[in-house]
Amino acid sequence: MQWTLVIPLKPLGLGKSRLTPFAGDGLRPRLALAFALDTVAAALNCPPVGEVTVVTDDPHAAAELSRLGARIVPDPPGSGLNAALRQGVRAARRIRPRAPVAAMNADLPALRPAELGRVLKAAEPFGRAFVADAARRGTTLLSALPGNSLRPAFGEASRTRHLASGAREILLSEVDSVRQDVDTGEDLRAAFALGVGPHTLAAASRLLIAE
Ligand SMILES: Nc1nc2c(ncn2[C@@H]2O[C@H](COP(=O)(O)OP(=O)(O)OP(=O)(O)O)[C@@H](O)[C@H]2O)c(=O)[nH]1
Ligand SMILES: C=C(OP(=O)(O)O)C(=O)O
Repeated sequence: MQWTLVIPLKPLGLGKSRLTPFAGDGLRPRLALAFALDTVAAALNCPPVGEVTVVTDDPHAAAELSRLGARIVPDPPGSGLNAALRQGVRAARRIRPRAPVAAMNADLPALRPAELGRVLKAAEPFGRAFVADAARRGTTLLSALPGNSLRPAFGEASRTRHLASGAREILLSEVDSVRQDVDTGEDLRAAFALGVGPHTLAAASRLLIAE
């Protein structure tokens, strides 16, 4: 199976607000972009991934991510994360109608292509499936095979909603890099312990210099 990944990214100046105690207004957008670049680069290096579509209204991020090889789709006006994902899936399915799709967060700076590949393999038998985040409260990836609507319910404590919606939870061990989203300074430390990608490493060294 060749998957299309749909990755949502908030405008860089607005996202990652929970990193505020850790990184000021100058550095937070750089970190948000670095997370997205490392996430998208790892996804594009994953053999079962045929295409990456990023849904974003941020022109700078759009330029950098399309240079890596991602397709860019704008957010529908004034709609929020789940509507952005539905829009991304519609656009992706127009281009590859027979490809399975997976929505995945843009804040997975330690993402390993091999671990993503194992998750996508595990998702293959199920119409819809998801991976819980490291805290087991949220969701980092939600998949849908052709013929299944994605029905994304991301946001605070989304694991319970995805479970209740009938999506199968993928309970693989040793896919920590797919689960480790970064919302807080503590999450960033945990991602560093797993090993972050080069963009995050470079952006975070600015953080250390700035401190
Ligand atoms: N395109 C798009 N992406 C979004 C939107 N809201 C959140 N995202 C993305 O969805 C993913 C999960 O969001 P969060 O973890 O809540 O990230 P965030 O909103 O940047 O973080 P906080 O400001 O701390 O809530 C991240 O990749 C965000 O960039 C939105 O309205 N549009
Ligand atoms: C977007 C989500 O949560 P967070 O904002 O905690 O990453 C989610 O887990 O669905």
